Parts: sequence; C-alpha cells; structure tokens
Amino acid sequence: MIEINQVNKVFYQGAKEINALADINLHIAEGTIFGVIGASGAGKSTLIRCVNMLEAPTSGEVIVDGVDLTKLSKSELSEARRNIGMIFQHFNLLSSRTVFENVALPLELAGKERSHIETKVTDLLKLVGLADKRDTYPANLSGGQKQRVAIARALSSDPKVLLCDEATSALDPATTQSILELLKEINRKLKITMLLITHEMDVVKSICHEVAIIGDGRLVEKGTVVKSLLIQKPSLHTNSFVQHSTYRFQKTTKQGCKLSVWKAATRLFA
Ligand SMILES: Nc1ncnc2c1ncn2[C@@H]1O[C@H](COP(=O)(O)OP(=O)(O)OP(=O)(O)O)[C@@H](O)[C@H]1O
Repeated sequence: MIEINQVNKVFYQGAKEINALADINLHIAEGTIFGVIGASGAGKSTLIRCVNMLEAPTSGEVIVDGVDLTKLSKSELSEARRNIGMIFQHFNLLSSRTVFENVALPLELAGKERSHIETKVTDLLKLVGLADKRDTYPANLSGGQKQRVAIARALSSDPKVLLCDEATSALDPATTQSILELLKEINRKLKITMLLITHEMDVVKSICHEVAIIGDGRLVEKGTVVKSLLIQKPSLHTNSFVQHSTYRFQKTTKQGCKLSVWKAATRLFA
C-alpha cells in the first residue's frame, strides 16, 4: 500500500546541508499498522511528511496505493491526498468550529452534499465515541477527546492510509491506551493501513504489526524481525532497549546484538 523507494531529503540552513533522510526504503503492506521509532531529530516527522508530500523528497519515490506522489501535479496531488488521512500530536482542530463542524470540514471542502455530510459525520462521531459532543467546541474537550475528533476528521474522506504523527505524545498513559485501542479498532473494522511515528516504545508494543528504527535519517532495522528482536525475546541484549530502563540497557554489552540495533537503541535513550 505504501512504498518508499530510495527517498532522500536534504534541508539547507544557509550553507549548511542537513541530510534529514538518507536512502530510505520501506514497503508497508495493505492493512498493516507500521511503526517508525527513533530519537528526537532522527527524521521521523520528515519521513511521515514525505508520505503525503507535505515535504517533497529531494529524490526517490513515494508510492501510495499504486500512485507515485512525487510525479503528480498540484491538483492531482490534492486528489491523491484524499486517500491519506493524518493526525498530529497537537490535534490541529479549528477552535471556532464545533466538533461536528471540524469533522465536516474536509467534506465541505470537497463539495459534498449536506445530507451526505450529516450522515457521514454522525457515523464517524459514533465510531470515535463522541456522538454526545457534536455541538461542543474544542476548548471544552479533553486531550483524548480532541484526538478522537481529529481521527474522525481524518477518516471523513474514507482514506486508505492513516498517518499518525506522534498522535499520543501529548496524552497521559491511560488516554494514550484508549486512543491506541481506537486506532486498532479502526484498522480492524475499516482495514486502513497505518503508518505511525513515535518515540514511545510502549506505543509500538501495543499496536504495531511491524516496526522500523530510524537513526540519523537512516532506517537501521525494520520488519517483524525487529519487533521480535526488540520485543518478543527477552533474553536478547537488545531487548533491554524496549522493556527496561536506559540504565539496564547501558549495563548490557554490545556483544551478541547487531551493532546497528545497538547504536540506534543507544541513541534513542541517550
Ligand atoms: N524545515 C527544516 N529545515 C531545516 N532542517 C530541518 C527542517 N525540518 C527538519 N529539519 C532537520 O532534519 C532532521 C530531522 O528532523 P525531524 O523533525 O524529521 O526529526 P524527528 O525525528 O521528527 O524529531 P522530533 O522527535 O524531535 O520531532 C533534524 O536534524 C532537523 O533539525
């Protein structure tokens, strides 16, 4: 469903060149919940923003549902983006609009009929558990409720892909868990492919089918192998990275685990 082929992204700050992404290759199968984890500055946001072309890669291909987004005109890209929903750490709701009006916005912009909007938004609010908040303004919602509105809004155009940019980082642990459960339910019910970036290993543990680790703009490990390396086999040295504290990880030795994983893990908890 998502193919990222040989993607590079270079930012320039004056004369300084920042290689935010280097030779990224990632294939995410339809229906998968795929997590990318990495430390601050590793390139997570840049990567996810390249998937819907909020950032254009410097080189490489981004293919979503068979369409290479890097080759599209502006209007073709707007059309293709309907297939890609996105949610953010800080929700990005419009404070002057009610819950209903926030969710309805993409449908209004797409010129949908009033009756379609009414039915669609009502169904989505039911799905995210906010049917009773339709006329409430964002200022009167909790963080978890705001993220539910953002999820409903992201789903309004029936996307095939949902991008989650640190979607639970501003939430407390219990609310995080309830949002992750909702995302799982949406993945199961609607078969939406999800790419989520996070710096929280608990998020990866509780929701992702596959995982990649990003460090210094490079994918250092990926796939279910990583998940089993990092999560399911407590005897491996690398597992300290996931299940235990930085201190415990630092007490392990480099010996016995792949150097790339060790380096990425060290950076994550540095
Ligand atoms: N618009 C920009 N201009 C210049 N450099 C940028 C820009 N956006 C990101 N960078 C740089 O690219 C690198 C990757 O940044 P990115 O925001 O993708 O990392 P991240 O893993 O998402 O970090 P965080 O978890 O702190 O948000 C960093 O060195 C960052 O400073």
